[in-house]
Amino acid sequence: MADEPARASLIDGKAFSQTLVERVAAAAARLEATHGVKPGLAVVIVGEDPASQIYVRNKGETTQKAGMRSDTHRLPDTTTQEELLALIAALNADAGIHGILVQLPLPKHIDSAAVLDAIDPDKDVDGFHVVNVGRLAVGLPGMIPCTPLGSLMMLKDQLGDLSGLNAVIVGRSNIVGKPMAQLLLGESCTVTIAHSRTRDLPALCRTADILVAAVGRPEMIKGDWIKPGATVIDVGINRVPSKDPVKAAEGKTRVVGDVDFAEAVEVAGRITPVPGGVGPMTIACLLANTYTAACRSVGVTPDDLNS
Ligand SMILES: Nc1nc(=O)c2c([nH]1)NC[C@@H]1CN(c3ccc(C(=O)N[C@@H](CCC(=O)O)C(=O)O)cc3)C=[N+]21
Repeated sequence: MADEPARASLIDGKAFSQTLVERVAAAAARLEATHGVKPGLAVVIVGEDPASQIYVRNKGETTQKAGMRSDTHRLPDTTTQEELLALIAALNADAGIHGILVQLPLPKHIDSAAVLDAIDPDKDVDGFHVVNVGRLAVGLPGMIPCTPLGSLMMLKDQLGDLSGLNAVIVGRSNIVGKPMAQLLLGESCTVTIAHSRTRDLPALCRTADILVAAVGRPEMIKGDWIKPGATVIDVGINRVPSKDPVKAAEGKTRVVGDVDFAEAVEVAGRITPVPGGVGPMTIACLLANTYTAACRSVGVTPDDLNS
């Protein structure tokens, strides 16, 4: 009988995230018992984008499940920049709020950079403030963006020591690609960031022991771009028409990643599914960051959430 190449094992982000949320919940309960501080997260959403509304609801529900305070501020898309900045100033000054997340993207009439800049860096649980970007770059403690942090946790859980591995990150965004590169560099990987101008992207991807796909283009990364046995982290969450033409005509959608999963699973050693991979880890890390921010606000060293 001919040897079939083994199919990749799935990295179960959903199960991992549940474990992490339980650890955050236990740690938050200890913090409240010892210091009387209940971690509080404020999520601000401007406008009515249906996908954003779903994510915001998930964040709120998970936060409350973890025994933490969750406030959601839903603002109309007519909100002015001044009004949004005034809310952020109030949240910065609110001692019961340790984490502030302003859902992106913001309506076009609002300057996102100015809004992110207004968030107290110590409450910036997204890790998007330039102060946190700088802290990550120079290796100081700060807030680490949730999606790269969750991706790194899964990689370390799967592979252990990452040092010396070739990591290729496809996508150079401020929210995923660049901070992911910093984190993997910190783990002593050899890191390459690829983007739309990269020459011979498939050949570059084939050099990767760790391939992180964060471009936002449905199923762009094909099976023959992947080194056999590589670990693939698919950050993409793309809504595409349902496979069933009748359902597609009714406007039904399905969610796919940036990786062609059906092809990749035949080549990779390990791969995150979409849904059920990076997405749930992003939310779990948001809670972890909120807990960490609450600890630091009272000068307490956060408990290790890795065990
Ligand atoms: N300031 C800011 N911070 C964010 O972290 C942020 C943001 N803005 N804007 C929108 C994106 C999107 N995002 C997701 C988080 C979790 C899932 C998630 O849990 N997804 C599930 C379900 C996917 C589905 O079925 O739709 C999964 O992948 O299994 C998805 C998307 C955070 N974002």
